[in-house]
Amino acid sequence: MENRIQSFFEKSLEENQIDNELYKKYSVKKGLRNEDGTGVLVGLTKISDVVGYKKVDGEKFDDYGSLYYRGINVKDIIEAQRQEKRYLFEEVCFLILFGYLPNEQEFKEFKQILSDNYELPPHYLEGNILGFPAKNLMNKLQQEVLMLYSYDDNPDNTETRETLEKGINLLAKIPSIVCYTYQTKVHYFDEQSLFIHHVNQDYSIAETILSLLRDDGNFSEKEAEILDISLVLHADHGGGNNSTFTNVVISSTGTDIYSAVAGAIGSLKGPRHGGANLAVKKQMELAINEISTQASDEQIRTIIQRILDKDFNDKSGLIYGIGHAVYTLSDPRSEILAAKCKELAMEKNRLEEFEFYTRFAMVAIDEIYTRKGIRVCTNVDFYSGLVYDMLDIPSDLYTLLFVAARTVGWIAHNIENKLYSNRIIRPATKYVGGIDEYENIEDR
Ligand SMILES: CC(=O)SCCNC(=O)CCNC(=O)[C@H](O)C(C)(C)COP(=O)(O)OP(=O)(O)OC[C@H]1O[C@@H](n2cnc3c(N)ncnc32)[C@H](O)[C@@H]1OP(=O)(O)O
Ligand SMILES: O=C([O-])CC(=O)C(=O)O
Repeated sequence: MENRIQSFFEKSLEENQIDNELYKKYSVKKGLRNEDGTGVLVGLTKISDVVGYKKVDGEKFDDYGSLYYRGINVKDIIEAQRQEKRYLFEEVCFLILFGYLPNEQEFKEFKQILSDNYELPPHYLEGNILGFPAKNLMNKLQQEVLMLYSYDDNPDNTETRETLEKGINLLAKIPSIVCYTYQTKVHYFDEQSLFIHHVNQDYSIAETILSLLRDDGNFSEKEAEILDISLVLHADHGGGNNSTFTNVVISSTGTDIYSAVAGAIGSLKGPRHGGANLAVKKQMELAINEISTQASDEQIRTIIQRILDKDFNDKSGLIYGIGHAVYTLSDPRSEILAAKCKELAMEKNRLEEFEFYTRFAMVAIDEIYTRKGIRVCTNVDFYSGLVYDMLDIPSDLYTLLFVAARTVGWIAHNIENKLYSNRIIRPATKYVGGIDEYENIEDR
């Protein structure tokens, strides 16, 4: 069968090629990008601002990046955590969902609402997770989100307040689903002991994740703080990133929120988007295996060149963790994670590895500039895996943690679009094929 499909496919390629010139001729915005690489405007948002370049008299100039949630610089939010030593992800969720910082009472109530929703429905764990182990946890998480549809008395209600409630329920449940599906996977497929801890409603989301992952349920305050920072940094990224846009595109048909979130998870899984955190881990492991962390910059350059020439790693030609659709000189999230990573690396005696990552990035950025003439930077996915590794979080979970954080952004953009845009998203494609007669089968 495979051979026949291959031959049909080859014949179809001969007959159906689309000349690249036609894209220019009809001003098609490939990847929804303008000529200068900036994104085509597809919406308005008050949720977050991703600033990666300057525009002067319509011309684009590279710049250092910044990220704002509801007008507040994310760097300032992280600084608050450092000074006040408290978990911030839940506060950021409130900010992203409702558009303002909660006062003490509102925050207390919101945290209570979240933790009241931590528990999975009765027998859910046994029936849907333990009973159906899966090797790919992103795919499994999509299934779990769709499964929650069946536990909702009114799943197709898409009113904004209902969407908010369903969204908060997902936000609260995804962390335990993520951890339980992981525990189930390693038990069934990697033959490890099975650890299923109950959720502790007094824990923050970062603490919940760590406690459910650890055999003994223990973690340090510092570990939870660093995971909390990572969740904050991944919580939202404007309406243009692929998974957020996917969720809005799906919802614009009027379908249920579970379908939209499952679709967004599928988008985030891709290695050009959130799946890059896992792809970075594989890329760096291969590179270290090949040349060791003590390799010279010249040896690193050879590896980078081989990656770009599609002769190393997955042969995609992409250096994972490098480059961004908006950021040019820097991604602020990557800078914050790099600093945290260095702190952890010093504590854990892994500085040489951290420095290998840093040198690898420097050489990659330089090589991409030499080849393509563009300035790129490390993105949020470059150091996150190394941070997680130092927190003893297994690589199976890297992209799932991204989901646990980004769900709030998806829900907020979903609601914003329902409120203010509310039109089915339906762009156009130009037909560039010919016109043909229908031939009877015996005449072909
Ligand atoms: C959470 C996140 O989603 S962050 C992004 C995570 N993704 C990755 O780390 C994967 C590696 N990076 C990439 O694939 C890209 O940089 C993306 C997908 C993030 C952005 O893509 P684009 O916006 O299309 O990048 P941009 O317009 O700057 O690309 C210009 C050129 O540089 C190339 N380029 C950009 N980044 C890289 C990279 N990391 N490795 C190799 N080539 C690259 C592009 O392929 C493109 O080449 P072309 O002109 O020959 O087609
Ligand atoms: O904005 C993007 O295209 C990708 C990204 O960094 C994110 O979604 O966090």
